[in-house]
Formats: sequence, structure tokens, C-alpha cells
Amino acid sequence: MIKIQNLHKTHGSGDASVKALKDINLTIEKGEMVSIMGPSGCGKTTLLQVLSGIDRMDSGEVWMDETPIHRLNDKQLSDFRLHHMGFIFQAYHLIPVLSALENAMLPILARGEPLKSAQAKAASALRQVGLEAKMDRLPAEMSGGQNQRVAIARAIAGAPRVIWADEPTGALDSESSEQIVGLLGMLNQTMNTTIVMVTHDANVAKASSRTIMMSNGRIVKSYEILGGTRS
Ligand SMILES: Nc1ncnc2c1ncn2[C@@H]1O[C@H](COP(=O)(O)OP(=O)(O)OP(=O)(O)O)[C@@H](O)[C@H]1O
Repeated sequence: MIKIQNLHKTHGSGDASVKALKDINLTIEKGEMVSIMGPSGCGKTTLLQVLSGIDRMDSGEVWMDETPIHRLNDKQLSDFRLHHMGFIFQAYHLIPVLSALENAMLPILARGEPLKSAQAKAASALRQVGLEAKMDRLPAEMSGGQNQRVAIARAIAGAPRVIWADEPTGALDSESSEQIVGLLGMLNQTMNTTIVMVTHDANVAKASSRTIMMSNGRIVKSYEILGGTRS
């Protein structure tokens, strides 16, 4: 479970400062698939970055199960991210000179696991996303949808508690977008991994079990989605 209490975040300082998050309170249960929506600049990416510990909050509390994310130092945060979180970004963030398999292995190697174990976990994740035949391909040799599937394999290879996805379909055409959303929904159900996803696209949000609407740094609405993956 992720529990967020009285969370505030300001970017910059002085006259140029922007209050990006204002008193966010939210609980996300284990195994939920949650979409965060709202107009440009309302604070969606900032929320994802603060929850995942990529960025620091001004004040408030973020608990992941029994772990107080707000109290961890930089080293503890980076260890926690490596062991318990997976990340998917709009621009894939794959390393161009590495194959699909090598890209998917990276977070596991970064944890200090042996090469063989990293290879086995990455290969299994690539099979789960349907890329068993493309493990040796470089990012430039695959489509956008395939690259995003590699990124998803990289995110799930280490069996994280939560996957943070920032506009995972933002760079894809509608068909690839549908496939990626279907894949995330399937992984959410079969692995019971919590997924928190920022999206502009109401069709993408439909696949989740709950949508949270933000406006001007605040959560203004939260609603369950009938027909979503877990309803
Ligand atoms: N590093 C930064 N320095 C200063 N201001 C920032 C920074 N990052 C974000 N902001 C500001 O904080 C507010 C929230 O930004 P954020 O990127 O979280 O919004 P968003 O809802 O994800 O927007 P979009 O949908 O356009 O990606 C915006 O006003 C933005 O300009």
C-alpha cells in the first residue's frame, strides 16, 4: 500500500517558485492500477517523481508499506528504487548500443545480482511482453511499441512492488498505444503489481481501476472505472 499524507512540493525559489503539489492526500492499495490525469502543468509528473523518490518533497509523508520514503537518505532511496520500483517513460530511455536483453538486464545488474541471474530474469520478462524473438535487437532496429515493451520488460524484470509510468503511450500511434495499455493491464492482473500511470489520454486511463484528476497542484476528483482491469 502507498499512503501519501499532506504532501507539498515547490519547484524553484523566490519569485520564480511554483507550488506544484498542494496538500496531496491519497492511498493506493496493493495491486491497483491508477491513472493520474489533468491539464498540462497541474503537477502530474511532479507527483510521480516525488512518490518515487526521484525528487524531494517540501513536507508531508509518503509510506510504501512500512517504509517511510520521506525519511530515506539519497543512498537508501536509490537502493529502495532499485529493489522495489520499476519505471516506464514516454521516451523509453533505452540505451541505444545495448540489445533488448541487455537493456532489460540493467536494473538487475545494478542491484549487484550475478550476470546469469540477470540474463534469466530479463529473458523471462521479455517473453512476458512477447519479445522472445527480438532479444538481440538494438532499439533502432525495433518499432516504438516494441521499444516500449522492452522498457516494460526492464521495469518488471526485477519483480517490483510498484511501476511508475509517465505517459507510457505518449509517443505511440493508437494501435501500439492500445497494445501497451493492454499489456500493462495484463501484467497488473497476473503479477498483482501496483501501477501508477500519468496519462493525457482518456482511452488509456480506461484500462485502469481508478482515475485521479488533478488541477493546479491538487487532487480534485478520484473515481473508480467500471470495466477497468480490476473492477
Ligand atoms: N524543475 C522545475 N523547475 C521549475 N518549475 C517546474 C519544474 N518542473 C515542473 N515545474 C512546474 O511545476 C508545475 C507542475 O509541473 P508538472 O511537470 O508536474 O506538470 P504536469 O501536469 O506533469 O504537466 P504536463 O502534462 O505538461 O507534463 C508546472 O507549473 C511546471 O511549470
